Amino acid sequence: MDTYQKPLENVDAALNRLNATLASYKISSTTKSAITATKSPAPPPVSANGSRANGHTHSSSASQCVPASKHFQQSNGHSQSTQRPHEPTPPGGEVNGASARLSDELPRPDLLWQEALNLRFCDRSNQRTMMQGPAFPRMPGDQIAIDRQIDDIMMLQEHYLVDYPYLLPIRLLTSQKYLQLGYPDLAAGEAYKALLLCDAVRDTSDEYHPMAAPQLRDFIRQLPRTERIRQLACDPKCVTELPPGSPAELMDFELDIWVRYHYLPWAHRLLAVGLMYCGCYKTAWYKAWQGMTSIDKTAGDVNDQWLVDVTVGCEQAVRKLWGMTDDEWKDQGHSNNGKAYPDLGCVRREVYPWNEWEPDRLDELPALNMMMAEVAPKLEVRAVELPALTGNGESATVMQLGVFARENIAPGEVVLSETSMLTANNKLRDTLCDACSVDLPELNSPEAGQVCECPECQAVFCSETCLSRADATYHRATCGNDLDTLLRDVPPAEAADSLYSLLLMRAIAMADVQECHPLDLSEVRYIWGDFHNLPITPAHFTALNLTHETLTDSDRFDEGHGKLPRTLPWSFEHNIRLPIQMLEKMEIDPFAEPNYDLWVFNTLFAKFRGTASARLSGQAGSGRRARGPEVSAVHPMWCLANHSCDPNVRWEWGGSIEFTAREERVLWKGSEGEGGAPERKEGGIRKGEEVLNHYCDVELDVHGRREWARGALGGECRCERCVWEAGQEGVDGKGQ
Ligand SMILES: C[S@@+](CC[C@H](N)C(=O)[O-])C[C@H]1O[C@@H](n2cnc3c(N)ncnc32)[C@H](O)[C@@H]1O
Repeated sequence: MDTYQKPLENVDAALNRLNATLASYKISSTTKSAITATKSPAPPPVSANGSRANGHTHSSSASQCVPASKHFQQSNGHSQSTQRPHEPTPPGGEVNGASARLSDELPRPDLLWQEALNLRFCDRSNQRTMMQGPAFPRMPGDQIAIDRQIDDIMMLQEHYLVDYPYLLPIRLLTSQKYLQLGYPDLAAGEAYKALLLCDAVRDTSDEYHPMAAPQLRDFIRQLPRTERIRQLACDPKCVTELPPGSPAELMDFELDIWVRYHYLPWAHRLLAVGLMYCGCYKTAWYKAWQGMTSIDKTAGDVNDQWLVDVTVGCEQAVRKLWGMTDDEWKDQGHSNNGKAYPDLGCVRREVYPWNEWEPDRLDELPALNMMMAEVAPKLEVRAVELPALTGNGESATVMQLGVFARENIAPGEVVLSETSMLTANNKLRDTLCDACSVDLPELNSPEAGQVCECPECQAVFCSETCLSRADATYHRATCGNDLDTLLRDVPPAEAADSLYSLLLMRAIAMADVQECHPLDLSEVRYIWGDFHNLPITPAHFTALNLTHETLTDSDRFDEGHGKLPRTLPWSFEHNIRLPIQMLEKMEIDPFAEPNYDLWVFNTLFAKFRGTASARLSGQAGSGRRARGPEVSAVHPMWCLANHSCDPNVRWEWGGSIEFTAREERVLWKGSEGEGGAPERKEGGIRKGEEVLNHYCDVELDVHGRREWARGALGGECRCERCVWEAGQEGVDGKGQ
């Protein structure tokens, strides 16, 4: 008997069964209701005037169901002009063979859904599998195209990802759109979530399987029947493994094909490319390699050129970074091995066009001053013009906020005293208060009696006050959730990053317990994250083109960020993997809770990086050995004071942070000689004077100070003292 006879009979039988099954589907109405049945909760209720229950003004209303963007002009100068007043019709029903054809006549939400339906990765015609990926549309270089992409992202974020949070193709489409708009970091985040969903769809024991599989099933049912049969018929496994049984089993077999050939490879690509563009070369290299292996295993003997290109692109970038010759590179064993590659990159630091949480701080000065009055009755917040330190020229200035004296303040007077629950410490077994991070008193000291424990998880607090404040503000989200070991006792080189991530973890817990958006926490809301403030214009996007040439030329990786400035340190570990792990440990669903999207975390990190104070956990006087910056906190009023290397306050942080007016100002270097410096100023602060903090050790020389404060200032310090001292040394004092 012909050896192929039996398998062919199997295929015929299988296809007959499949046809019968497909024919039995009642397409439109049942599919719609099936999808609705798996829906997540609707977006937060929005009142007629657009304000949410928490007081935040939202520019669109759920009843209007239109992208919010057309209603507002962003503070970053990006205006969104396109109007598409269509309801996003709930997707449902087979697309009648039209999924390959996008019609501009369709309303945009439907077009978006169509785009998701059209996502294919392999060309599986002629019984052969070829990796090609969806055609990656280039951004046409006009403002309307950019606005449309932004609107699409908002539509996806506000509607589709809320209604179908576990739907793989929607995650992938979102990732693709982020990449096109120059946010490879956000693209990598969505691609990683898509990879998790690929596992969830295929693994019945996965926690998200009961949501991810039905949502994908309903989606696949909307594809044209002919297309579904073609995909099945091309699969070699169809011959041997197509289950004889029920429509449900057949459907799962079909899902597996779509995941293996289309969604999984696309997710690998988007993740690897996104990470490479961000400069996370080690993880990008590893994910590309992992992707190649996985695609080969799941989709047959195929090779993905994009992923190969990513390994080459990473290698090229790192060699350039390290300035190595071919021989040095090989000798040191870096060929085909990304283990030692750098893994910390930088991404755009901005108020995202869809971020509606950033307040107009000048408008809200009265609210800010009410908060200030509680911690510093003699101080007030005002607008102030500061030199722009980002290299835009000597005379450029920016309007920001600063803190000023409302009345005369005597030398030595404590003028601000603020406590915060937004604290972190990165030592696992250290004797610090869990809430305010103060060093706990020695066991046999008189104060030891005030120390208390959480009865559930044994977290330790310096006092009943801290315990009850913790309970009201964050502790319930972390209590007993096995978060203690995360990010603790890390090597010194990772200490700062671990502290920022621990602050993020605390902010998530605070938002969860206080039931508010993390960006609306009072500790966070008014912090300026040193965002770049440049408009997003077509000039940035003409070149993004993902080809072999661009993916392997590290000089062009900037194009992946729309050539906009990148000043926010970023890594896969701290910005994607760990935040998702934290959410899961706090029992917050990382897919279904839009408040905890990865762009929200980037925004929080931007705010923390310029404003968090750090100190040694072994403080002078505590009797403990100091070991490096192990404790960090964000004090929202304290951090509104600007920097000077001739400060008029000193600060100290124990359980609370304090500003004390200096008795004596610092002596400028060189002022003792002839042609001395302007006269040394008196201690204390006069009414109307700005409160000047210091972000670096003011005893250092001008070079040391500038080096130290650069990170917190976003450029070289150009305070009066620095300019004068640099001038004395004949160094350019403009700080550029
Ligand atoms: C901790 S915040 C200070 C408050 C800030 N001005 C605001 O509006 O929120 C630090 C940021 O203020 C700005 N800044 C503070 N001191 C400055 C100085 N001496 N010169 C220029 N910019 C300064 C920088 O943008 C820096 O990143």
